[in-house]
Amino acid sequence: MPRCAAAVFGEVMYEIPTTPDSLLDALAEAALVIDLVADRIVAANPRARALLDLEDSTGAPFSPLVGASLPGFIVLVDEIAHRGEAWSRDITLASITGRPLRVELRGRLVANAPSLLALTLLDLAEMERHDRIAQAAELHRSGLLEWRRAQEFFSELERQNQLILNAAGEGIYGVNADGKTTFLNRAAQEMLGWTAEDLLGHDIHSVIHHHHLNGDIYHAHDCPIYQSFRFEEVNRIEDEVFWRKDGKPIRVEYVSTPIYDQNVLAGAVVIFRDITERKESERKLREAMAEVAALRDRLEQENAYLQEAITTERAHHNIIGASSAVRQTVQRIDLVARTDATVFISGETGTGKSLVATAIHKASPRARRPLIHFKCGSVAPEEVEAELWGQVRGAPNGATRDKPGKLELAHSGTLFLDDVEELPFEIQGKLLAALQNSAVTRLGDTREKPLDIRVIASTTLSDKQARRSHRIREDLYLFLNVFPITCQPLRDRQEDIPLLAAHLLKIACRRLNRPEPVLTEGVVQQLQSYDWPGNVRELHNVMERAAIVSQDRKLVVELGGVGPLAETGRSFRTEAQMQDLVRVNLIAALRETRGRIAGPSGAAALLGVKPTTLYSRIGSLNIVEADWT
Ligand SMILES: Nc1ncnc2c1ncn2[C@@H]1O[C@H](COP(=O)(O)OP(=O)(O)OP(=O)(O)O)[C@@H](O)[C@H]1O
Repeated sequence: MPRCAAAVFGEVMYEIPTTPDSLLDALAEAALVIDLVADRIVAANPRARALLDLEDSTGAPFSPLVGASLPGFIVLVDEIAHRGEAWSRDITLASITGRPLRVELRGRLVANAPSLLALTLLDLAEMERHDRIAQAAELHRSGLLEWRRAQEFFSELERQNQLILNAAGEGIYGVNADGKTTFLNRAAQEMLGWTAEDLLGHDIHSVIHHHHLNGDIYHAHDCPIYQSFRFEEVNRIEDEVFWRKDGKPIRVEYVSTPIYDQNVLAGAVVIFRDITERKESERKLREAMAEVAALRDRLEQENAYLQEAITTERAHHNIIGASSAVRQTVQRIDLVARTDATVFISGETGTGKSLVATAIHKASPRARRPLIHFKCGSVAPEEVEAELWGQVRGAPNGATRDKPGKLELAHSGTLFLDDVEELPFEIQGKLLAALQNSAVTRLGDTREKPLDIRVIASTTLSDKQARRSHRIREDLYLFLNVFPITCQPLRDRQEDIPLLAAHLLKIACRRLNRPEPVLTEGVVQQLQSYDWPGNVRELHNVMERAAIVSQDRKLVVELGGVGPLAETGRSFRTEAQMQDLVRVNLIAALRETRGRIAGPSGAAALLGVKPTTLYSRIGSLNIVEADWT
């Protein structure tokens, strides 16, 4: 034992009490008892022996184990002696084999044996290792918690994504880079009839996309969805088919978009929509349109045929008709127009006499001069003279101003004496004189004016009636009847009806600003089988009404007045249509009376209203003479 240790431990030998090893052995820490005086280890439990590399528990000197830390150990022993117990981590021990040991020494003097010191040794290196393990275990535990939280977060995210995908109205499915289905939303399952179990993990192309609609095989390498995840393309397809589980195709439009996992192409997502219904509606619409187009073509061809016929037939003078009567009339117009011969036109009312007179004038060398149309029955008998000869202010008829008469106005032009039989008899004689003398003197004047007039006269009387009724003076009749032309009533020239109907419909539509309905053969037959009177004006009225009531270019003809509404497809007429009908009806009455309103044969009497009412209606409906002539 070195001296210093001896000084500490002393030279006195003590009786060493027997330490029950079992007690020491029971301790969890390394423990030993040393004799300070003898500088010997008197007992050591297995942990201490292992730590200090002691083979035996007793007898080994202790001071070599303290080595250079002896001063520290002495301080510790002093403190133990003073306080009864003390501890230190500043003393470095070494094992018997020289292994340095960082320990915590805790010491207590053994009761009744002051040289015996009980020491426990805490291996600090071992303790730190335990701490590290404990810390690692702690870290591990908290890492696990973190991981669990992250897992919950992601599964919630996944759940929400699933909800969104399932709520989408479009079918959505994903494929990986091998073309295997990775997910499938609810809409996709409903549209395809395939469940997620059927498709997940399977090659979806071979299940739902294997054939084209025409039965041709659809190779995967041609499929735009494959191209999306092979060549990183977004592909939009408007019309393909996916095959349902029940074997039926559904027409789809879809978009396939490549998807990436950490920048690596991982597959594609396909969003598709079932367009079967839309395609079916489109197909039906196309068929309907084709049918309508075919129908329209047919009607237009019919119409074109009729129009063509009209253009050919109306080559002359706006006089429409293909009948031999009309052709003959036109021929006679051509014959006489370029001469100055007096023309006498006869025919029932509304058979086209005025039309013929106009045609003759327009085709004559006088065409650039006026055609003076005098309706002989439109003026009161006492006013006829002034109307024809004119007057000067202060004339016996009480004229307040100078006014030229129709004869004077027709100078170098044509005078059309319409319904000449309506002229008062004595006027007829005076007129004949004026025409024969080719001179006119106004009422109240003395100056005679020369007349250069081409005369055309018309009558509703037949030749026989004209001769027998004595409504036209014979000398006048002979004077006028140089070149007779007879206009046939419509009932005697049924074959003119289609052309006339088309012509009058066109005019009515233009005037009423209505789209021109198509005149079909059916309507033409309907018109031809109607029992027409002679007057073309009735056909005129029918076509004008047709222009009003026809819808969508479908011609609806009401024969014999206002006909049934059923043909219009409606049970009522609109206010505007009613207004138009009132207007057309009024014009028809005016046409019938040739503009006369009052009196027993006036339009007011025909319509059963007061003349004053009719005047105000004519004003409010903006009806002018051109409407009924
Ligand atoms: N062949 C025809 N072609 C075209 N329109 C015709 C034909 N015949 C008659 N019309 C039409 O019928 C209507 C009556 O014709 P117009 O006034 O010439 O007959 P009118 O015999 O002079 O009648 P009124 O004796 O009552 O004076 C007019 O709108 C006219 O355009």
